[in-house]
Amino acid sequence: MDRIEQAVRTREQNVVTSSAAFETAGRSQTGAQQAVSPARLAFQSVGHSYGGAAVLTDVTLSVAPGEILCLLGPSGCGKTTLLRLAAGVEAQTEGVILLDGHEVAGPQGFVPAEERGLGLVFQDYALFPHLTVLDNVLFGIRRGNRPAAMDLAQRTLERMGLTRYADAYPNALSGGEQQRVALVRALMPRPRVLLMDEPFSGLDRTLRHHVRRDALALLRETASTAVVVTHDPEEAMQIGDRIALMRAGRVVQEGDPASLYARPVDLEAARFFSEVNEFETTIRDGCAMTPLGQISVPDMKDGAHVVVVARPDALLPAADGRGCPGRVVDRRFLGEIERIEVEVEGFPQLLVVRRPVRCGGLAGDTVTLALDPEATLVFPSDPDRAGGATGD
Ligand SMILES: Nc1ncnc2c1ncn2[C@@H]1O[C@H](COP(=O)(O)OP(=O)(O)OP(=O)(O)O)[C@@H](O)[C@H]1O
Repeated sequence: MDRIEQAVRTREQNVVTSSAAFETAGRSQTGAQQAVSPARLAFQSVGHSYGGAAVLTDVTLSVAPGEILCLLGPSGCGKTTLLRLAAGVEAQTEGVILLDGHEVAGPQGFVPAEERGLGLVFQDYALFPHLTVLDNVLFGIRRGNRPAAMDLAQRTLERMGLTRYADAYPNALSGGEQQRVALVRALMPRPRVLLMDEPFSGLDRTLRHHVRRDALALLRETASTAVVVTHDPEEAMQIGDRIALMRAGRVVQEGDPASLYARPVDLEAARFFSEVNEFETTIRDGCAMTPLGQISVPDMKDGAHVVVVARPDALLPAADGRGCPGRVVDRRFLGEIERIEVEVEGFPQLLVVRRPVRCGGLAGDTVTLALDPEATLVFPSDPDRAGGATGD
């Protein structure tokens, strides 16, 4: 199973296994606090500068009620800044931000953070150290029926496997447990939109997986609108209904995880989503030639310089005398898959192949590889000279 398929399956499982626990808890909240419907959040031509230096340019994005949008991109591309603008922590220098169609920041005025009805979750949990877990969770609910709020808090803690910590202080909890508490606390007042900044990045790999799965289930059960900042493409693919890929202050591509992975807008986007094999070549007779075979690109002009991009799972054992022989220089067992580095004569870079271990076909020190044309992308070498990627 390749990374995207794995990511999509995990997302589906999380939706399917979402229990009705929070809904049940939610029904008992009558009087605990006002139930607020998840909102639509929209950015229209938003720009932001610090001291005259632009960090966001012309960002237009929206998140539908109940949708989870991941802001994905490398460090410094402006993800946190966009989240801070949505939160109302600061005001953008250009454009408009709307909640359910009402301007909360823009030429018409500025609604302060505390009046936007948003929830926030950060990487560092930010729990109150002097309050118990239960009191931390109840903190955001200032008004209403205390017994009903208590009931909802206890049910939600139970839902997240935290019941035994209700009377403990945060310093007695592990990082993963603290992050679960932070999520419960943020969701208790039923925020109109939940904003999460790298919420899982402080956790180790296994813990991250579990907390992410539980967090996603809780977001689904509460039908929350959420914006999640991450620099990890795999994480974005697992949790996002949609992903906005950012670079240097701009959104360069947005869409559902499968289409972003399958049809990256440019070479840099392809590289961002996974390790890739790249072959620089020139179009001849509508084909891009590589050491592993030719790829038909009828929409590109002869003589155009291109880069053929093959993800590690697009290199396959060749059949029927096709393909190109290579020497295995490294082979790593990674659980369900293996990663193989192959040297091909006359080609300067090592090729990287990832294959499900049980598929076989590439045993031994010498292998013969071919390209899967369906999973191969072709980009102009110089993006100013021609159009975008093509799938075959
Ligand atoms: N208060 C500030 N004053 C000046 N520059 C800032 C300020 N906050 C952020 N920046 C700059 O704005 C740019 C975007 O920062 P931002 O934190 O939004 O990026 P990011 O994509 O969230 O990065 P990371 O993943 O590393 O957190 C960076 O170049 C950063 O140095």
